Amino acid sequence: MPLKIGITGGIGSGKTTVAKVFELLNVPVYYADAASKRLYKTDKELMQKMKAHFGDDIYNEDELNRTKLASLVFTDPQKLELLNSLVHPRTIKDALDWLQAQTAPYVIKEAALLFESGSVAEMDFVIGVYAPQHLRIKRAMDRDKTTRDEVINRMMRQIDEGLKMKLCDFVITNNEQELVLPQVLRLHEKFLSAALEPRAISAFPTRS
Ligand SMILES: CC(C)(COP(=O)(O)OP(=O)(O)OC[C@H]1O[C@@H](n2cnc3c(N)ncnc32)[C@H](O)[C@@H]1O)[C@@H](O)C(=O)NCCC(=O)NCCS
Ligand SMILES: Nc1ncnc2c1ncn2[C@@H]1O[C@H](COP(=O)(O)OP(=O)(O)OP(=O)(O)O)[C@@H](O)[C@H]1O
Repeated sequence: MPLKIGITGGIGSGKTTVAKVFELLNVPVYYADAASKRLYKTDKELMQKMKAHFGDDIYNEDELNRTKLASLVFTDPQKLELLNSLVHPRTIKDALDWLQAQTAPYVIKEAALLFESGSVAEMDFVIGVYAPQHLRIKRAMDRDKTTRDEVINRMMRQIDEGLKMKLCDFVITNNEQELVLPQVLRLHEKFLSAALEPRAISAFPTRS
């Protein structure tokens, strides 16, 4: 089994951007967001549970109405908890199936809610991607063509960023001042040597 590395960070921190740099180095990456999007369409049991809890019209044909679901769950913590309880176990299992099939020295799982969903338990090490809040809000607003309030609303459903970074073994700063590539390359070397020579792990920081 390869070494399993999680990448996490709050909305707009740049997790996907950083994970894509690792992919350029031939590291296989599992994207939890993309997986959940696929599973909503392909997992009949999940689809049926979604319709049972959120109404048949949460789908148009086999297409999930994401805007409608977002407006339901991000205004009602109980509905969000329900959605998470339906989707997260499914993506965690899907990620484990994917992991079993990997043969690279180390692999990455990128997920916004790695800690919140409990999926951190499957990881050997976790990288946090850090960006200051004003940048995260701006990036998410630009990318999703959404409002500041909507971004902040999602932010409030995630673990506080400072705490999240403290829980991580490594932090990549993506603040548009420090270069990301050298930070990724340093970690890539570390993970490769740890995967090939497990004793190298003793030089890693311990998670707080
Ligand atoms: C509610 C949904 C359909 C809204 O879709 P939408 O296209 O608007 O957003 P998208 O999925 O691209 O998410 C954008 C960002 O919102 C944040 N976010 C998404 N889901 C959640 C959640 N359950 N709790 C907190 N933040 C979330 C993340 O930072 C994420 O990267 C979708 O977010 C969803 O299915 N969420 C539940 C699955 C999940 O937890 N995904 C995120 C990590 S795996
Ligand atoms: N260093 C950077 N400089 C400029 N733009 C950036 C940088 N990092 C990320 N972005 C942009 O910010 C937006 C958010 O980045 P990305 O999608 O990687 O974040 P994320 O952490 O995966 O977010 P989410 O949790 O919302 O899915 C994207 O449009 C991305 O292109």
